[in-house]
Amino acid sequence: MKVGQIRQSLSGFYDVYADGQLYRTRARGNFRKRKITPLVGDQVEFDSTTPQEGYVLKVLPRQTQLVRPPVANVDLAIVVTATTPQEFSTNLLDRQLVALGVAGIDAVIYFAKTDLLSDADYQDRQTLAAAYRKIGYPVICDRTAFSEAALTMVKRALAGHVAVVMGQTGAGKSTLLNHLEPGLALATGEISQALNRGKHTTRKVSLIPVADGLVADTPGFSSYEVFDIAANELTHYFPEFVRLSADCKYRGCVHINEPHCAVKAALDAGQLLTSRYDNYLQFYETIKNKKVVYNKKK
Ligand SMILES: Nc1nc2c(ncn2[C@@H]2O[C@H](COP(=O)(O)OP(=O)(O)OP(=O)(O)O)[C@@H](O)[C@H]2O)c(=O)[nH]1
Ligand SMILES: [Zn+2]
Repeated sequence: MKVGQIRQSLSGFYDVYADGQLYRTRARGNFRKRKITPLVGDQVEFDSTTPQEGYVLKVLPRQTQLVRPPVANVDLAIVVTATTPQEFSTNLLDRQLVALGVAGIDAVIYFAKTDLLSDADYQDRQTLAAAYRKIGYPVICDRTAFSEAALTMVKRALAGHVAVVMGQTGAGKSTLLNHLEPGLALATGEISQALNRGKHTTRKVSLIPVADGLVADTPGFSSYEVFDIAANELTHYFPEFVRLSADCKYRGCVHINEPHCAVKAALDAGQLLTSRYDNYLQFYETIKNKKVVYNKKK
């Protein structure tokens, strides 16, 4: 019996990486009956007679589990954010950060297409980058796209992690992956196409070694997915609110209508990003409305 990690899954075959090589395996017969589906990223116990033939015997406990892409044990996401005025949206960025927080996955923000910005817009993005760093999110923002410094930062962030790349269509995900790992030669625009194709077919999913980490070759869950939390939990996923909320008068303060709210005080004093608070309010309403619709149906 060996222990390894599933690095690729394709039509019922699992390629397991152990002691420096890949072993092609299949799931043991009783997995289907027991409704166990091994996922890329899983640590597994397996048996193999040759590198071409073996069986997964047991899936070891998972740290995290994503549906899109179907990968286990992801602990980091590179949030590729296009910074051009036409594409840039703090709303989308914050939504992705909340979704990652809910999934228990750390985020690193990568500002893409900075080379296309005017000096004024670049200044603005840099100011925002500094504000997000202050909140606690690492941000990679370099005037020169794919500069060695920027790529080195991404590689450092990846070291020792299982990561997904996320971001809207055309944000620059494949382009970044290609710069990180030139051998990949992903066609630009390929990633989202693959996502659409993936809806009804079993698609190949792989973890690609990049620098000293692993990156899924399929992008992370859509940021349009609704948060699976109650509205009053949303505040937990805004780290800067969490730090302040100890000073809110009411325990369980959601920082909207409550008096003596430390978050609103900080906002009024200009200590928080207005966009973060506005996005918080919008997400809060979205979650509330979702609940209303859900209850009506019942
Ligand atoms: N100037 C500039 N162009 C970029 C940059 N990053 C990506 N692009 C271009 O933006 C377009 C979209 O990039 P992709 O890497 O395909 O974006 P993606 O996020 O993988 O897109 P989907 O696969 O559709 O989800 C391509 O034409 C890239 O060449 C950048 O940093 N600077
Ligand atoms: Zn409050």
